[in-house]
Amino acid sequence: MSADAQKKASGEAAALLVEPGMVVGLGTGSTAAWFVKALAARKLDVRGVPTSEATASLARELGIPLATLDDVMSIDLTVDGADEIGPGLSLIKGGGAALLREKLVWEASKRCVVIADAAKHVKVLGKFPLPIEVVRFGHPHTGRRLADIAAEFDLPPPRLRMADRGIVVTDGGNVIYDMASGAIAEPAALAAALKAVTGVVDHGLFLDLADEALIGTDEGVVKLLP
Ligand SMILES: O=C(CO)[C@H](O)[C@H](O)COP(=O)(O)O
Repeated sequence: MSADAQKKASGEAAALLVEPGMVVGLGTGSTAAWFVKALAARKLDVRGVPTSEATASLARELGIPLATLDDVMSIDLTVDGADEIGPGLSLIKGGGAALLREKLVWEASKRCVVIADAAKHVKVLGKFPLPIEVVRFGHPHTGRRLADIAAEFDLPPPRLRMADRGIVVTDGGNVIYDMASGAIAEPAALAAALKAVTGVVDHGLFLDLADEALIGTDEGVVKLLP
């Protein structure tokens, strides 16, 4: 089964968790897009809180009524993809540059379900470079502070994320530095060190946030708990 078919299966399985009347956090990325499509197909009376402009426009196109995070007191269920799923459902997210809105929506949610293809499930986090969202003002200085932190963790300096048209700018107007590592030995310590840097808005380590993972595999969708 292709990775895309596994993503689709996990998205469709997650859509079955949604009940009428729920406020649902809508993740970002290709796997989350399968969830949004499957949710729209169920035609339930729900409201979606999108984690990016891209997801908002997909949900709008498919007729899912939307709310912003400001409009709701809490979110019943959020379903979102990940770049890596490690031990205890620790995650790396932010490959799609949406980590800040994603984390805000996740933290406002009663239940968070991560969906992915089988290749995302890893023994140790870090093969996928860790995205760090940084305020644009003075970001080269913040980038140097991040390089100092990387050195403390024996990691190479993070790199500013670029696209064909120049620097990648997030929906919140910030930039992204990607910290390649190979393996993150102490995710909690790294998370705390990154958060302490002025100019860092947040990072893609989602620790103790996922309640459940639904992973598409060749043998079907497998449910994992932390
Ligand atoms: O964190 C994310 C966006 O910021 C995505 O969930 C992550 O990049 C996974 O994307 P995909 O489902 O396309 O593999």
